[in-house]
Amino acid sequence: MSKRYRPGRPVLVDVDFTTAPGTVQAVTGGNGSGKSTLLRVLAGVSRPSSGTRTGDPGVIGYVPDRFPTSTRLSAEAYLAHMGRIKGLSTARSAERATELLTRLDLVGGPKTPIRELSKGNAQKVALAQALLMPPRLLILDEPWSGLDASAHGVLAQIIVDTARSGGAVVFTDHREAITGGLATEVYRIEAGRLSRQALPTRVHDTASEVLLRATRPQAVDLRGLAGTRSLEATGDVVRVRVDRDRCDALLLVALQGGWTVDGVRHNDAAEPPNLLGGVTAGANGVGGSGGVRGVGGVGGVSGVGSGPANPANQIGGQR
Ligand SMILES: Nc1ncnc2c1ncn2[C@@H]1O[C@H](COP(=O)(O)OP(=O)(O)OP(=O)(O)O)[C@@H](O)[C@H]1O
Repeated sequence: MSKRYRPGRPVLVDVDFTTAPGTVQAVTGGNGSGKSTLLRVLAGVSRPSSGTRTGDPGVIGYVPDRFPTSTRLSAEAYLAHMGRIKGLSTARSAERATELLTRLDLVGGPKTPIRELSKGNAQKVALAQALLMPPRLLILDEPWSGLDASAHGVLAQIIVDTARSGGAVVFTDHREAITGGLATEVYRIEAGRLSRQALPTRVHDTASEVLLRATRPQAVDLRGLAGTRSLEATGDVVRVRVDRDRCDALLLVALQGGWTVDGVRHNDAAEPPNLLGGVTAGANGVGGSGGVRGVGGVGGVSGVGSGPANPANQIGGQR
């Protein structure tokens, strides 16, 4: 499909994109490259200028790049309204809204008009509306924008859980540690064209061991993260074995998700074991090597890389 807003060169040219159950697809590209445009077409809120959008993915949860923050409605009233549109009963909608806003830790209160909420808290309401009904296709346009570290971890968990339960997730983000840590496929838009990024060859036989200690009762569950080989809990300490090239991404998600790092050991033959004690740095303290990427993983998403047997949603066709 192609998309143009005005005469001249289209923003997207001959783009084919297929979502698939169990995958987490990241779309990257510079400012104005067309990421939001692609996501809007996928979500069905914008039509391609040529080509088609086919398939019925079921319930779509969509967090747009610009959430209507100017509304006088409170988070509670807005979510009740969105729940009704999605066919939920008033009671179920209220229950689900409370559950989600509590999980995302909305500060400011559900009764505060959305226009009085901070950017990050308004973003939490945007996420909650997308999750009122468990989505089969979750489309997230720069969803981390404005979120605090704790909500980062919750969102990472939501993405992993959605894919693990057979949903498809598509998101945009600029940070390699995030796309590499969560995405099972990475795409880039450049000059209107979409291309799938080659992932670095994985080093399958090297693993890292990470010792983590929970700092809050509902620390993020790390089992679904790609590259996690095993997870053993002893008291409040968890020992995670993770693919060496996924270690930075795991540390990033863990630190943002309510864990402190007690130690890291890389088992590379080329690199002597290195046990770091008591590392409790913030998220900025890890991810130095960046660009950690890979496909698949133990206990994580399924159906990755084999092509969609059952396309959830597909856009394509010639201009
Ligand atoms: N409704 C619209 N009408 C006209 N032009 C538009 C419209 N929406 C987007 N554009 C233009 O299309 C191009 C792609 O915009 P889009 O928002 O899809 O990019 P993006 O990659 O998401 O950018 P960013 O990273 O800055 O969010 C831009 O040049 C933008 O100005």
